[in-house]
Amino acid sequence: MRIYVEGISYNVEAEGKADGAPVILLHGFTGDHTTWHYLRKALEKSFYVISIDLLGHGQTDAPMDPKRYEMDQAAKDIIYIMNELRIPKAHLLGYSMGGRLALGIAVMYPERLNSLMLESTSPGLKTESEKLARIRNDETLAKRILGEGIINFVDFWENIPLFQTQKRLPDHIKNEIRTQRLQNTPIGLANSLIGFSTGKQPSLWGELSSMSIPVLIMYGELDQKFCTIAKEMNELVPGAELVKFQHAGHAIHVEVPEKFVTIVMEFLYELEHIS
Ligand SMILES: C=C(O[C@H]1C=C[C@H](C(=O)CCC(=O)O)[C@@H](C(=O)O)[C@@H]1O)C(=O)O
Repeated sequence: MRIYVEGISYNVEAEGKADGAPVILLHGFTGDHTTWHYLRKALEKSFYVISIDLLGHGQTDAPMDPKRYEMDQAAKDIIYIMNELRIPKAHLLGYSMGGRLALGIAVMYPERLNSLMLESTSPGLKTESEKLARIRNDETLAKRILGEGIINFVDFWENIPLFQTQKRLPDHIKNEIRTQRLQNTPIGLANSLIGFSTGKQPSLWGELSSMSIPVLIMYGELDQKFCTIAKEMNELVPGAELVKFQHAGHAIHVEVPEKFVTIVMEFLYELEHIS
């Protein structure tokens, strides 16, 4: 379905048990809602599953102004979509960039969430120098996308060290990921990098200790960078559950989908008292 937020058309997939507890799924950079197809099929039996194409991704509009992609605006959009769907509170799962947004929503609108599930993500950067360096890096990447086009960018992106573990995936899965990435637009990805750069968002490190909803923090044992971030977040978030996925890198839900589904379902079943 299409939901219009301040003139921007969002592509929103809503499936499953209409009277089930709502679960909202937020994909990562270069992704779209289809990345959740395996998890959605499992969740739909018991939950009302909402997967959203984020700004500049998939079949959602790509505003020309990078500022429109900034965290506060993007978070407000998700709340607007929840309101349009008459969802007062939801479980929220975010992967990577989607996890940064999910964490931002949890900090800005805690009353709207029943729980928060974070996959391979970060609360942002701690120092101004790190932020400035990352903004410059992401702006350079954005220029590369606009200059060289989506095919060259995806060729580059799928070969960064962070996704090295995906090389061993079956060809049909790798092709699925590549095809989906190629369906994005240069302007959508570029403006997402500029407006919602990890360096642009506010650091949420100082907010973690005041979180009061159930939080599941997930990381792949082969994803060294985000393993360190996950463990540090776990130290700060009261009562957080930390789960390491063996034999997995950054995109856990793609690399070990069965285990990922099991962990997410167990977390939600316990909170919703579903046996
Ligand atoms: C390369 C780094 O950061 C990028 C990597 C992960 C994030 C993401 O959403 C990737 C999803 C995917 O392609 O499967 C992305 C983001 O959070 O926006 C980061 O730009 C890094 O080393 O931090």
